[in-house]
Amino acid sequence: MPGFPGPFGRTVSKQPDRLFAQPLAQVPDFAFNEDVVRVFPDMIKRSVPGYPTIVENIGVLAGKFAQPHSVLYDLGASLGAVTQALRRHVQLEDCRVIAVDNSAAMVERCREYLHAQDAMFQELLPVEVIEADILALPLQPCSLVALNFTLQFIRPEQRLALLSRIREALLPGGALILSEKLRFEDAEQHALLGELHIAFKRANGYSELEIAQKRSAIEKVMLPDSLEQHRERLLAAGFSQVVPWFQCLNFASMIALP
Ligand SMILES: C[S@@+](CC[C@H](N)C(=O)[O-])C[C@H]1O[C@@H](n2cnc3c(N)ncnc32)[C@H](O)[C@@H]1O
Ligand SMILES: O=C(O)C(=O)C[C@]1(C(=O)O)C=C[C@@H](O)C=C1
Repeated sequence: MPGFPGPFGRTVSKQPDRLFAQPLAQVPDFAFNEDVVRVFPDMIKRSVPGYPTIVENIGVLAGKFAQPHSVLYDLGASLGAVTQALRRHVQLEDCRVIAVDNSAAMVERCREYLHAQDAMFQELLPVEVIEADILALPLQPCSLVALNFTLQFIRPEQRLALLSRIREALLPGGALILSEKLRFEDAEQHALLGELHIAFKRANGYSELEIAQKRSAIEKVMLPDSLEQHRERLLAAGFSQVVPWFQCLNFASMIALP
């Protein structure tokens, strides 16, 4: 389905997310397949509190950390929302964006959206979209890395090695921007923010059935950590400082400095 020009010149699919609206005999594990790709812009906006603010401001933050003659990575790029924000905010000599995702369906549609952005604006940073597993991809020296709601889909035992490789690839003065759904170590706080997240989904038009079926689809494939776990792991990976810059309910984003 062709897209239409969205806010900030972004081209987005208009299809509403009704993937979990009908009762399913068995709810399959969530995967970034063709069906999800078709509704993804609607799904992520209605499911992640603060998502549009986070995406746009990653572009703003990149304005501080991005350096000429370097690469900016968007790892787990999906449809390239972060890549598009980077290209709206960063104009530097000999700088380029590399967007990576291991879902063929995402990569195909991401390339279409970025071509549409190229057709609408001049002098955007060059971009390359790679279909690859970020756990296996060698990283070039880079000044900015975005992991926007991607790390939570990586198996927990593989997270430290990935962050260590990112830390090694980052140039002095660069940064990793890490956005994640959070778990809370205090049980009451965890329950409260979980309930409020459900209220957010309800307010965005999801039914109780949709909320319940989506939850059982993602519970084995998306495993959130607490802010404390993120901080400790980032320090163990060699980052010197972790600065949370955004939180809305149980979703947060941090800047990790090399
Ligand atoms: C929640 S989405 C990310 C959203 C996106 N960053 C944005 O801001 O719109 C997670 C993405 O990570 C990708 N992904 C998960 N594991 C991956 C891996 N090992 N290598 C590359 N991409 C991966 C998925 O295919 C999916 O597109
Ligand atoms: O926590 C949830 O219920 C979500 O739907 C979150 C989340 C995410 O954080 O990536 C999960 C899968 C979809 O990609 C969109 C949103």
